[in-house]
Amino acid sequence: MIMTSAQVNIETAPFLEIKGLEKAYTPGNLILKGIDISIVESGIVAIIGPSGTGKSTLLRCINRLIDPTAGQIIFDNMDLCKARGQQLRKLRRQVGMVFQEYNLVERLTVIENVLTGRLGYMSSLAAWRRKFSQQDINTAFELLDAVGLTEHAKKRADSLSGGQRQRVGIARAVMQNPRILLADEPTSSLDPKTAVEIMELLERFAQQKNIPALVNIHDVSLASRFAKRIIGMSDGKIVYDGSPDGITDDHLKQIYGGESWLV
Ligand SMILES: Nc1ncnc2c1ncn2[C@@H]1O[C@H](COP(=O)(O)OP(=O)(O)OP(=O)(O)O)[C@@H](O)[C@H]1O
Repeated sequence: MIMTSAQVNIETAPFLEIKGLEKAYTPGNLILKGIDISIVESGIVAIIGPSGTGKSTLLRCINRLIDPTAGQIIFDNMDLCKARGQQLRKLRRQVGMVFQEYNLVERLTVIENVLTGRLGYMSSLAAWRRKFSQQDINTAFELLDAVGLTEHAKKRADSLSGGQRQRVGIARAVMQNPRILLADEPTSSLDPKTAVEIMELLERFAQQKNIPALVNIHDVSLASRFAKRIIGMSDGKIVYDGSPDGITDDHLKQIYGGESWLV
């Protein structure tokens, strides 16, 4: 049962509409058990829930790193679940992904990592030769400046700290000029101060670009601080969908189970 519903302005076409989404990695063992989400707002939407409840699976279905078992994911007027080949490539380049462990190419420089965000827009040959346009190079430097890493542009990615790497990961995702950002536990490997800075950065880009950012996050207080909307998942289903202010201890008990951890 969904305990609260986010207000949806039906006159605004959703950025993303997920209907009846199911995912089973092995036949008969549903991990996602019928997910319905309509994202009409820009800014951060936080997805919370216990380990193993399917949060990463949900994001991986949206960017089609994995194939959903059933349901629809309507994005840019197309069903991502049905997209194949060139069509899928076009849709995926509009979905910027930020990973917990950054997923940078460690041996490449910081600026080269940011530029890889453009690969989906280039011909295979140009991508293979890493032949980026001057405009892309300018944009990459602007983004590096925006994330505060200009002086690190020519350093190898593996020489950066975790927080700096995540900034590169975000700049790379924004380099795609995405219509939505997905972030899978982007702060879990970071200290609390750096985690806040990363959330600030995601929020800033989401607002500037007027796009939503779906963020899987374990830290409920961080989620409440930055998200306009919180989606609480439990056992592969949505059990809360509403404003951070509306979350009560009862909701948290329903999402995470038990109560001994609540202080
Ligand atoms: N590739 C896979 N093959 C089989 N089962 C998988 C695969 N990936 C995830 N699972 C299972 O799906 C369930 C949901 O995993 P998922 O990573 O989506 O959860 P999560 O809510 O993101 O957890 P966490 O917060 O710990 O990252 C888990 O039981 C997990 O073992």
